[in-house]
Amino acid sequence: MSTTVETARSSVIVAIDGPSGTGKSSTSKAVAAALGLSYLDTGAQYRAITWWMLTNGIDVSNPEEIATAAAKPVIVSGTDPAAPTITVDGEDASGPIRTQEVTSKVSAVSAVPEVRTLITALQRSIAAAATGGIVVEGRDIGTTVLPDADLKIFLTASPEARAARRSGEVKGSDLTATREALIKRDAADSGRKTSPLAKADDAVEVDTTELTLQQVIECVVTLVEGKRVAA
Ligand SMILES: Nc1ncnc2c1ncn2[C@@H]1O[C@H](COP(=O)(O)OP(=O)(O)OP(=O)(O)O)[C@@H](O)[C@H]1O
Ligand SMILES: Nc1ccn([C@H]2C[C@H](O)[C@@H](COP(=O)(O)O)O2)c(=O)n1
Repeated sequence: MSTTVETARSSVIVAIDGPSGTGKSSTSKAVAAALGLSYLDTGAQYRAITWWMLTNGIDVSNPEEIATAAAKPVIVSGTDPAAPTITVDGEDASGPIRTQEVTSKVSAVSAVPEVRTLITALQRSIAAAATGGIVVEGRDIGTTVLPDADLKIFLTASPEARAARRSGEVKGSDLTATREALIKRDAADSGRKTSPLAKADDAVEVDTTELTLQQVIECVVTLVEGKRVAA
């Protein structure tokens, strides 16, 4: 096999960040599947620790209580993009972490520095173990978790487009309330002191407002392939 082909297939680390509803999960899974890479949903990990706190009687309005309990749950992420998994203490958490209660509390739990230190270490260990390459999506991947990623993407979209996408997932949902809830969560995630939601200086920004999901996937696949060949 020629050197060119070997480098074209070399391992690659891709960081995809952005606000809620910009298409990070859908895009990251599809790109990873198309390119034979692993996939890590870091939001699911913050949701998992939040769910554990809620089901174990931790007062999630008390950062000290959260910090003290943070190391107790064992969170395991499966990184197959065709069937990503998340367990807490061996229990499948993929359903419970998507409830409205978890969504409304996850920003408070994920703002606690002790939580971020533990989850960031877990994310780095998963990325290091993914020897064939990985797409990692979240809020602080390009800035904090994997600052040396080969490619950093920052997805954006108007609040109206994001609310319409989210409302489309739940029959009968209120568009205005959905828009307000995601703006509130973005403000909390952007405004926290420790590794806030932010675009890395060297990230490629992709505004997905007017793009179909397929167009976004093709755009990111092209960017990853470009990096692989250039490596
Ligand atoms: N470009 C797009 N056009 C239309 N719909 C899209 C587009 N990208 C994603 N979607 C849809 O929007 C919804 C939200 O997408 P997704 O869950 O991937 O966003 P996200 O950025 O990961 O959100 P969150 O951070 O809240 O988990 C999904 O229903 C998805 O199918
Ligand atoms: N790298 C990350 C990923 C997620 N979070 C927090 C902030 C989000 O509101 C929440 C849920 O993420 P989602 O499932 O909506 O992608 O988790 C974070 O702080 N850092």
